[in-house]
Formats: sequence, C-alpha cells, structure tokens
Amino acid sequence: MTNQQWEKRIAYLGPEASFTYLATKAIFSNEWLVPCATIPECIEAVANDKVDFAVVPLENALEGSVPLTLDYLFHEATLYVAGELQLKIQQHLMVNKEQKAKWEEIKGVYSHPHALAQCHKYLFYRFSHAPLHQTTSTSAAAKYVAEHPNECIAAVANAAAATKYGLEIVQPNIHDFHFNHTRFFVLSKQNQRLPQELADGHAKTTLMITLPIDRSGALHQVLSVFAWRQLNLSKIESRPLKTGLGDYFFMLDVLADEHEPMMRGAMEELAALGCQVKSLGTYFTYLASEG
Ligand SMILES: O=C(O)C(=O)C[C@]1(C(=O)O)C=C[C@@H](O)C=C1
Repeated sequence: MTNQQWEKRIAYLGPEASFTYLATKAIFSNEWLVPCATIPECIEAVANDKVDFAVVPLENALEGSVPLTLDYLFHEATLYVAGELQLKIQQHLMVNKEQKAKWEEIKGVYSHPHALAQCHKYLFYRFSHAPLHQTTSTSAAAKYVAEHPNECIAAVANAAAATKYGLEIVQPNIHDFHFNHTRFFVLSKQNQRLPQELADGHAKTTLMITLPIDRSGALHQVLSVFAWRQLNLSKIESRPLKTGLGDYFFMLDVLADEHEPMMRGAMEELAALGCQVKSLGTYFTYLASEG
C-alpha cells in the first residue's frame, strides 16, 4: 500500500506462510508483519494498539464461517473492518523429505480444522486409518511436521508453507471441491477504509443485529427494512448470543455504503424497531493472488 518500509504493523494468523499470511502479504507488501498464534491474539493486538491492523480469516467457500472470528468480534472487541481480502485456497499434502518414500503409510495428518474439513473426502477415503490432529493454522501444521522429521506424519497446507518449512508435496490439490476461496477481514480500531483504487466491486457494510424481543415476524421486519429500500444483502448468518438456547444475533453483509441516505434510513428504522446494531463499518474487497 505504501513504498515506505515498516510504516504500519500488521498482525496476522501465523506463523509465516499461512493462508492468512499470503492474503496479508498481497495487500501489505511493505509493512511490518507480526505473526500471532491464534485469532483472539490477532484481534487483541489491534484492540490494544500493539499493531495498526489485524488480518483474520472470516469465511471459507466450502466450510462457511470461522465462528471464532465472528463471536470474538461480537462479544469481546469493538473493532471495524477496513477491508476484506479474498484468496484462492489450494490445499496440498506434504511430508518431510525423510518420509517421502513411505508417505502412503502416514500415521497422522496435521492442519487447521477448516483445512482438514476442506479435504474431508480425500482424507477419509485415502487415510481413514490416520488420526487427524488440529493445529492453530495450516503453517503451524507444516512447521510441526518439519520439526518431527523422524515421524511418518503429514501436514495439509499451501505450497509456500512447503517451501518455507522444507517439506515435499506428495499430493497436490486435495481439497474436495474445485472452487475454494476464503474471505479475510482487515480489522482496525478506527472506522477507516483501505484505499479504494485496488479494490474489486461494491462497498460492503457488515452489521451485527440483535432483535428486541422474540416475537413472530421480528426477523421478517428487520429484513424488510433492507428489502423495500432495495439494499442488497450478500450474507445473513445467525450465531448464538450465549445467553440461552434459541437466543441469536444476526450478522448481515449489505452491499451499500453506510453513508448512503438509504443506509442511514435503514439504521434509523432498525433503532426504532428496538434492535441493537453493532456496525463493523463499510469496506471494499481486494482480491489477493493464489495461495
Ligand atoms: O491461514 C491459515 O493458514 C489457516 O490455517 C486459517 C484458515 C481458516 O481459518 O479458514 C485460512 C484459510 C483456509 O481456509 C484454511 C484455514
């Protein structure tokens, strides 16, 4: 984004060569990238002013939302989305060079739960005997496998992770469906936007809405606030409020700028209906090159 070195600090779900790293690097190529071990650690880093932005995974085309990110943004932090990054995801099976000859006898497979789920069919039919082990990211899995060269184990991760940690890809593209993309949020403490020049498509606003009371038609009323104004929703998802069974908040992506008159009217009407609305702000989407 800028030619000046180390101007901004960007936290990301690391270690280096995770998919989150590739997405971050694509847009913040000259900034100081700070690896964090977990999603909450990334979010806390930006909330506590240790970094300027944090990049975290939000949603995958095959597996859906990353609940930890959604819930942490609703329950724990008050942050804004400065931009959304989209990255093509290619999952590969990789082992240590020492184990390459007997890779079909692997005794365990390591990766992030989302990555393991994206390759569920492949792993189930080829390696039903091998236990799956969850790690905090795909690159953490590659690093773990590299640190245990004498064990006949494999990681599911990207090609950059294989290079970085000196592993051999023994089976490329093991994700179960061809179209595999992940959305990442760039989070900021200020309601700001990354520059629009490199962005792709529409402005988008993310809202987290809690309904006033559980009455019939309440969600219908909320949706009609957007419908009659012709405000297009690209996503709606419910997540537990964590106050009782059946209590939810709704996360909505609206393809509009929060400063548009129709959006301002929608926010006023939602308040008049008694809804609590947490806006994560308006942002643009950036397409990062392949992972
Ligand atoms: O960034 C990574 O490497 C991660 O392990 C996280 C994550 C995710 O949570 O969705 C990111 C992209 C892929 O969809 C798989 C895993």
